[in-house]
Amino acid sequence: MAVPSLTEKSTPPAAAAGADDHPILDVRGLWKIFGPRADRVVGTPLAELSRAELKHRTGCVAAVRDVSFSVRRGEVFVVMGLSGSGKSTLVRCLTRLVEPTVGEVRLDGEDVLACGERRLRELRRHRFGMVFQHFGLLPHRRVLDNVAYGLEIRGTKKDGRYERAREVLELVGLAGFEGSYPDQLSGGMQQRVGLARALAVDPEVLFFDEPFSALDPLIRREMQNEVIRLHREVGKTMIFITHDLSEALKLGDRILIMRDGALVQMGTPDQVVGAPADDYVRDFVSDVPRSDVLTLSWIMRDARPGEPLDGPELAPDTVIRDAARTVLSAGRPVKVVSGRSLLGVVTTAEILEVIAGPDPGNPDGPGGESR
Ligand SMILES: Nc1ncnc2c1ncn2[C@@H]1O[C@H](COP(=O)(O)OP(=O)(O)OP(=O)(O)O)[C@@H](O)[C@H]1O
Repeated sequence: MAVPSLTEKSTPPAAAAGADDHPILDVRGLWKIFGPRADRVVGTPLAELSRAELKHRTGCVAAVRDVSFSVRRGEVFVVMGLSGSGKSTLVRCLTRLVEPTVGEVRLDGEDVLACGERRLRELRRHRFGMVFQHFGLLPHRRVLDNVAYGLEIRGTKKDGRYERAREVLELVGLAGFEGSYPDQLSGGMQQRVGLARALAVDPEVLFFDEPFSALDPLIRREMQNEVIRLHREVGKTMIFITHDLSEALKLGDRILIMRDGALVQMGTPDQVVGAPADDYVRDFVSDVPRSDVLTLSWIMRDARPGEPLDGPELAPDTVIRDAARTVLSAGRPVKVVSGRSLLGVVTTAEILEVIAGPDPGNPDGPGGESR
């Protein structure tokens, strides 16, 4: 599988360490059970049963099982898993498009599950934006009106909403198409309209539910790059559902992987690829070229006595593929430095172990499974 270079991805300052102190979204112990007497499962021994067993015994489906996580302001947070793993249900619970059975969801500290209908509507109109797979555009309205729609239901006056709609259409590369109707546009362009519509209301959190899975691969890649560019420009918090690992690795600052409703692993792309939590995740990432995702921090080692330390310097978050040329041509250890501190060194041997696989004489090396 071709995994795009991650070096082009933006890392917003807000996603830096410490931003977790005030997450924009904080989710604790979230459950969603569908079926008869769904509210009588959590807190009883039934909650310990596997999904299949619970279904067999009670007819209930545990779509989301005890999931907790925080989303940092400004980060792209990806929820990934196979079909039926609970991604959509989990994300819909955050905006209460689906009512959670048990748990806590806080937006900027506000208890979302305690909100009344009116407050909830306000949150959805002002603070959340959504982009869906099936664009959800209004067919009888022009592109401009589709984009302005969210502002219209908010009560923004015509001039104001058209001005804003033109601004975001320009941002997504659709200036000149204001007067077109959705069916006059290609799938990729329609999804750009969907993006523009979501951005028009200047939401704090943008939700994407498999937005590009109906698009053909080339257009899909173009739209992924578009999301990266928009994220760089507008810096919004984005929560992105996908079942496509390469999309998750390309877009995500962090990835939450689900299986059978439960959280299996949450981490940065290099953590997921470098240290899969179990066989399910290992299987997912088995085709990913490690050198495209792992950084020097995964393969650097301590300098040995007598090794020359006058080689080039690289940062620990340099992706191995991007570092390879420098390391292979240096002729001496490359120093991995952060500020003025020497964190370790990398030589040709470490690079080759990742690219060519572990040295049979040293299976515990950096390219080995046991890492
Ligand atoms: N309204 C519902 N009533 C009953 N079961 C449901 C309902 N919605 C979802 N489920 C079940 O909950 C589980 C999780 O579904 P969900 O759609 O969240 O998964 P997903 O990972 O988003 O899958 P996909 O990628 O196919 O959309 C599935 O077993 C699904 O059949």
